[in-house]
Amino acid sequence: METSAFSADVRPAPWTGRFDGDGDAHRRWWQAIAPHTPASADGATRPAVVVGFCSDEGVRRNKGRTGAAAAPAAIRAALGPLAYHLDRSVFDAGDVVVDGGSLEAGQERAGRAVSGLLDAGNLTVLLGGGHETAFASYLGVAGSAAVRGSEAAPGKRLGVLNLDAHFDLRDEPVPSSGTPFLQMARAEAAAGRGLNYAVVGISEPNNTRTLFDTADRLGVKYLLDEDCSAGAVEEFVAGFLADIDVLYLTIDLDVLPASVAPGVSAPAAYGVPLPVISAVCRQVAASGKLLHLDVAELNPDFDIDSRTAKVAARLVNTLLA
Ligand SMILES: N=CN[C@@H](CCC(=O)O)C(=O)O
Ligand SMILES: [Mn+2]
Ligand SMILES: [Mn+2]
Repeated sequence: METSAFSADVRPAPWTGRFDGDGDAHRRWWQAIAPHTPASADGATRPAVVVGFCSDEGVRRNKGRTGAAAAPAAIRAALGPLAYHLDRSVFDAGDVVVDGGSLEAGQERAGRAVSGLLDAGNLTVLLGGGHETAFASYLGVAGSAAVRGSEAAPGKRLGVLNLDAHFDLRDEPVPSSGTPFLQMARAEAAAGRGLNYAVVGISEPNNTRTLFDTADRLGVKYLLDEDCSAGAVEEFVAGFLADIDVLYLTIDLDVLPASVAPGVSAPAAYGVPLPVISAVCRQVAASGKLLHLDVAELNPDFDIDSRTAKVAARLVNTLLA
């Protein structure tokens, strides 16, 4: 197994949470999670490895409200006290830290870390960060043997499913939190492939005609927020999953109503209800196709009672169960 590509800028910090006792019956996330080492392994179920992507440079470039660089620590703090009912091991590999204008270099570092962890047989979880996190995720996924292919096996068909009020298909001179999926489409085209991209929760008034036209030109599949009944979303996701081998799931927390997820750069006036988003997570987990996931756009500066961080933690917990 290839593990040499792995690296993070900051080693994992200790996790904390309520202590009810030792042993399985009392276990919470903070007691179950261990620092990742190249030898970290699990006999049965694929282990999960958490990596933080401390970046809000993309949000700044996209004229948003900065603060998402502190989100990985906030999500870990919300995960730590949760009761641990998972059948898999989870490891923390630390953070990739973006400072100032080095967004692109940070995305490449995080991408190399994710590729190495995927090639070592892990399910990877990248905690953003603004939605520029998604391009780091893509670099990791597209660079993994599963998608790239190898002498032994052809590359698998990749699907990118985004839960988001926005397309993030902006055509800008510099990469930002508003551009990652157009960057992916261009990278896939350069590799002779098309980007298989779907979005659940698009807010019509928050995406211009240009963005809808770009989505149509690229063949993007999407559901508007007002059309996100539980049944419609389940059918949409099932159809998307049927035509792919492996899935990269990205959750932009502004897909949720502002009352549920106030701690984001661009809170949603409408939003997709949490039970519907949670059901997507269960559907994706049950599919067995989930290769990699990320959670983006949490801004702890605007959160209320850690509401948004707790929702992010709960969705990660659901996806790994
Ligand atoms: N990741 C960012 N997405 C949105 C932000 C919209 C806003 O700030 O209102 C976008 O660029 O479209
Ligand atoms: Mn968004
Ligand atoms: Mn987004």
